[in-house]
Amino acid sequence: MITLTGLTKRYGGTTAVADLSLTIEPGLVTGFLGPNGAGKSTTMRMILGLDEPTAGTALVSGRRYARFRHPLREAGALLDARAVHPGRGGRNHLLAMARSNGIPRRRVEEVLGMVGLSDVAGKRAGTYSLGMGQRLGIAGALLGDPPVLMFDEPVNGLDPDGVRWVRELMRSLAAEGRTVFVSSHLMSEMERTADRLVVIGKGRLIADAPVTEILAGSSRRRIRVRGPHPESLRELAAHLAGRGVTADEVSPGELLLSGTTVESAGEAAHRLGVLLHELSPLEATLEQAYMELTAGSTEFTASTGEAR
Ligand SMILES: Nc1ncnc2c1ncn2[C@@H]1O[C@H](COP(=O)(O)OP(=O)(O)OP(=O)(O)O)[C@@H](O)[C@H]1O
Repeated sequence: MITLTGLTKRYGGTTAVADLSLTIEPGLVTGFLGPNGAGKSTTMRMILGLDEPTAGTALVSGRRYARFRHPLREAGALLDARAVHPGRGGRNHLLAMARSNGIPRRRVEEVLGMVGLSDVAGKRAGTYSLGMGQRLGIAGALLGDPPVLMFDEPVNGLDPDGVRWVRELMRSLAAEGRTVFVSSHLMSEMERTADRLVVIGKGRLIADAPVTEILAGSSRRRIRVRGPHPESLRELAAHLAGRGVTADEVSPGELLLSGTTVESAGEAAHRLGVLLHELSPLEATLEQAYMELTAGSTEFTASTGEAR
């Protein structure tokens, strides 16, 4: 379990993390989301004792991480896959980590096998591809067989097979009862991997809830409407727009509605005598729910050149 209480970090005038209080439970994959600069990495660094909080505490299994005699056996983390000496082989890198934490040598071979690096473990880490570097970082996190695991953007640079492998690994670590805390910018991946989500923006907590609840809370549930007569569908769209519904004609004969229900759209079509071939609710995506939650919290917004 990871427990944050009033966790705050300021760098000069910048507040990177502001009064964050939450518990990350064992047995679940908890996704950690937020726009660039939201404070995710800073939070993870404070949990691992790599950054001192300005105020508040971050505890791993009830204690400060830095106080553990064998920290890798308490929590493993992939923070920056490039933080490996480029001249050192993957195996030697892990052996050095293992030695300082009283972890037996055979565990190094075990984790190399788990991440699929056994064959290249003798090669210098500087020659590894981005994906291999990520796998080595994951091996390091798993080394101490810890109850708590944190991964900062673990699928960065992985191919589709690698992405699936990471997803299955996260799921199985959680199924073993471990605490799995993982940040990512890939919403579709998070939707498939995480049970719960913690969303932050500008260092502040925006949401801490099960994925299903966050999806259900999305107001942008959309409805697809199709019919054989594009002209009459346009009449329906104009009618609905007059009632505050967003109606986009995505192609002739097909509308996407939001801000209404299938019942009221169906009744409106009936009243106007518009023939429909389809009237179906679309599943809300995490991407949409996330965009709604974080609107106004992005530190960097690209200018589109349009008047706002
Ligand atoms: N060492 C530092 N000195 C000064 N400011 C910092 C430092 N580290 C982080 N910050 C600032 O703190 C804020 C949070 O940064 P952080 O890297 O934690 O965000 P993030 O959510 O991990 O972002 P990303 O998704 O881009 O990785 C940013 O405004 C960043 O510029």
